[in-house]
Amino acid sequence: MTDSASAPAIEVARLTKTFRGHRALDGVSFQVARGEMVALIGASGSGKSTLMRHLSGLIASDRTEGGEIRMLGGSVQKNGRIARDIRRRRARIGVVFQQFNLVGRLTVITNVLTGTLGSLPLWRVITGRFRRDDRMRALAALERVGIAEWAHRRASTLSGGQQQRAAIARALVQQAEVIMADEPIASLDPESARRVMDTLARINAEDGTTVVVSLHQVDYALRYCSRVIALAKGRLVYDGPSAALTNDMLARLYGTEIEDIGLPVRDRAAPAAASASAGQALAV
Ligand SMILES: Nc1ncnc2c1ncn2[C@@H]1O[C@H](COP(=O)(O)OP(=O)(O)OP(=O)(O)O)[C@@H](O)[C@H]1O
Repeated sequence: MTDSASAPAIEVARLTKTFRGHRALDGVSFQVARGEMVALIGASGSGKSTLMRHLSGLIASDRTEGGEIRMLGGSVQKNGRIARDIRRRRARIGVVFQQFNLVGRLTVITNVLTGTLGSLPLWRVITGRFRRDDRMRALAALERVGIAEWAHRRASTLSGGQQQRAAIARALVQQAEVIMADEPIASLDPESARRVMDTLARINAEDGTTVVVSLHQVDYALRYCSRVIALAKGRLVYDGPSAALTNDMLARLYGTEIEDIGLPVRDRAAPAAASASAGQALAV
């Protein structure tokens, strides 16, 4: 694997994870170039969240020889061991994960300012005494995601979609080079979902930030991400242009869940774009 400033944003090799005898990830390998916006899709239980948690170094894989994750040229984990300097790597990665999103009793702006944690003394964060220019940066980030007027509200008073956008603002303040969003639009109404996805897409396009987003709703994956990685039972079964995914492929991928996933309305066997080059074959 590459170890330089020009390294891919994400390199995953032969990642396997077993929970009490159950294979949640099975030999998953792929790379994401800097500046890409990639959707991770798959049926419920296919391993999307497990993969996202591995990518951010929250859990270690099985101790399989050759199993490795690198981010921005540095190791996140290798052969089942999290890298010792994982904190340094995490400082460059923004996470929009339900379980870490916001501290409800703190104001939105304080939550966003925790994005500067890596560069600020802890006492400033604990006492809430942030520098004026940090506050201005946080406000600018909130402005950018469209929720500046909520800056001084308690985070718990925000709607689900606004909370996701506040988490994205935190990643902006953090100057994250990679944003990982795990099901950021699950349980949002269509308008809020669209706003969250628009925000991620804009940051990707304007700043060149790499975005990996796991999505249950396939129509959003196809609309916002030119590349899709699909998992089925812990295996990578498709990696290629979203435009080349046919509804038949999606039906095989989702089985009986097909009614719930927001299948795009198009000819069942036809690809979304006639010119699309085929990705890796769907081996479900
Ligand atoms: N901590 C854990 N302990 C035991 N099994 C787990 C654990 N985390 C995940 N699993 C199992 O691993 C498999 C993959 O789960 P995961 O949550 O990654 O799927 P997912 O694709 O994100 O599903 P969903 O779309 O429903 O969130 C499932 O069978 C799940 O039950």
